[in-house]
Amino acid sequence: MFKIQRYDTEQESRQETGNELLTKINERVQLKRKRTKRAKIEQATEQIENSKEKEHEPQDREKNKKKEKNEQSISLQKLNKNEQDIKDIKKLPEESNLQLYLDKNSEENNVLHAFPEFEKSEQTQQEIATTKLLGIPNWLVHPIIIDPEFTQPIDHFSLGLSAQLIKRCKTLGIHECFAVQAAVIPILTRFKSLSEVHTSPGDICVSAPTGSGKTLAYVLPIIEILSNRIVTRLRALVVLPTRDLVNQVKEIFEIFCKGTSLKVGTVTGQQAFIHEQEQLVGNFQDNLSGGISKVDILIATPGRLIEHISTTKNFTLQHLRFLVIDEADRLLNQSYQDWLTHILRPIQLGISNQIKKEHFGIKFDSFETPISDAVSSIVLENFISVPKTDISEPKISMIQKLLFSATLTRNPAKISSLRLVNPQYISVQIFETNENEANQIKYTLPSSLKEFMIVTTSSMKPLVVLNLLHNLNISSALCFTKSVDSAHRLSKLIQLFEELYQQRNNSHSLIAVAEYSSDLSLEKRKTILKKFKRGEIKLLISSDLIARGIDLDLVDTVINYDVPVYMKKYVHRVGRTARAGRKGYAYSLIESQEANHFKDMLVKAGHWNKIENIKINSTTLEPLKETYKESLNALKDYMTNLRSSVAKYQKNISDSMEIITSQD
Ligand SMILES: Nc1ncnc2c1ncn2[C@@H]1O[C@H](COP(=O)(O)OP(=O)(O)OP(=O)(O)O)[C@@H](O)[C@H]1O
Repeated sequence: MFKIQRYDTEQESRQETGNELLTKINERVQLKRKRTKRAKIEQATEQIENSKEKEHEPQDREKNKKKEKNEQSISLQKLNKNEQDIKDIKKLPEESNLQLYLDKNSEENNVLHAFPEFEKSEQTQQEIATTKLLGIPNWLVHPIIIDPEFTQPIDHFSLGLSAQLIKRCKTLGIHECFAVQAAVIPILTRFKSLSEVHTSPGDICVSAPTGSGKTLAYVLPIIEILSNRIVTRLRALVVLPTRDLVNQVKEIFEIFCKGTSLKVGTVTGQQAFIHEQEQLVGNFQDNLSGGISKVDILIATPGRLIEHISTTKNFTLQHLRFLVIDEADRLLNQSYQDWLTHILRPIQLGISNQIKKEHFGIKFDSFETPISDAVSSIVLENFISVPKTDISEPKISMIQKLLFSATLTRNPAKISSLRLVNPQYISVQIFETNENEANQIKYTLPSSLKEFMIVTTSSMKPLVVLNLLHNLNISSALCFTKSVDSAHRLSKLIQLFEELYQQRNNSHSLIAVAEYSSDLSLEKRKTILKKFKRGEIKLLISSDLIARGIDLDLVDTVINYDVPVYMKKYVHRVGRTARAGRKGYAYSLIESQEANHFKDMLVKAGHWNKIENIKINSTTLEPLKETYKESLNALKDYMTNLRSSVAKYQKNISDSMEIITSQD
């Protein structure tokens, strides 16, 4: 049994040894490439400026509005029948992401259609020496850079998707591939057949902004390749850090698997272990040769997965074709004891001679031949002397490891623990035209995101949140606090405020608020999310439970009630809005003593100039103040009652314990 530790996400950034130096080198290399493109970007910007001027004509403005609405409606969430247009927040300034624009019809982008090829820039001797010294592999210094604006029609031949899957995508409202999908899918669909991989397919590390469509970048090619399989075996394993994310990704796989015979399973610890074993292998009593699987695709949290690897009879990874590590930086952050080694050990065939047959759940008879044919060719090749002919090719490991993150680590030690084979690094990021910025940028955030900071005091923060809720056209917001307790207090306070405010102003419709925390049962959390998706809850207050990966397409605003201490956390939190090209707004409430740190963090990340410092107009606060005072008093009463009922409950328990002990 393995000990499962809670994540310490605060540690994420501490361990990035040599990262800053690498970033500088990396960005210098990229800058060299970009210089040649600058002329084109400037030209494109000029075109946009021209068209922007034209936009002032009312007719064109109307057209643009329609176009934007069309773009917004292209979203997978239509499947969930949440066809809800995101309303513009009229009171906020329009964004100007013009410099990011690349003319989609330009010659250059036509060349990028099939698969992007980029010239490798030269490094100085000093850069080469430094990267070697840090142990940073060359491929990590030379990412393939894809412009976030780049798209590809879903039926483009380069993607290699079958007519059936294309049809399914179109039915679900997917007509174009986003940049990350256009880059990753062709690499994965290159080897169509499951049995005839004669050269290592090569591993992939992908860094792309939040909401840029990383999930479909692996879901579509995995389904494409596995739908040709004849026998069900475990061929794709997706590892994710939380149960909520496992459930989300499972739903997506199931939606796109419809019409195929592929089976998708999950192991998260949500259900009894025995129930999961039933789902996974069916027979976990007998020792079956070569193992067995009831699912083609398994989505798992790491803790539960390693329990199955070590405990569930007949569970085998020998047929694995894809190992996906989503939210890779968080998973690589050594949060679980050595989980990666437990997964990698059984699949490192041909690399280590220490591996034993037992690792694969394989039984051999006395003649050293496998009892059944359910043993992969790579296992046969490694453990049995299969007679070779001049046409037989050496079988090599077919496993392709795919790492995805919006904030991918570049820590060489973490990367090397993955034992990647012929890796490629794909980075979806913008071309910075400003030289200084290009030298600093570390994280790419969605270009449709507008970020604001409000410097305030701790006691004013709830009032600022209420002000945002009441005075902006927010339709759906996520608010992040530093702890579960803080989320609980804030949600109770806002609920009390809303009730009192409604009593005072009869016309006011109550703003529905809910808390989303790990203290709630999974069922309760599901219900809350459903209500939030339906728009029945307008503000969801949470600690960092839903800061990563969760895809709620109607969120138009993120509020950092307690400001995050690390940039990665900031990127993931604000990335819950402005997804799939939609507009989004992020507000960070900064207490004055936090201001310096916050500024430093953003400056280091080259992000300081992206965030606008705004002040709350005191006249907008005035109408809320009286009710706010009352709700603070009501909260005090609520907390006092809560404490006394907890004390009573504890006393009852200890009294009962005393009675039981005295009876003994
Ligand atoms: N090609 C596409 N066309 C339209 N919508 C898409 C497409 N690809 C993805 N989407 C939608 O974009 C949204 C974001 O996708 P996804 O959740 O995969 O982002 P992500 O990059 O994994 O984000 P994060 O880093 O926050 O986890 C989803 O609602 C998804 O349905």
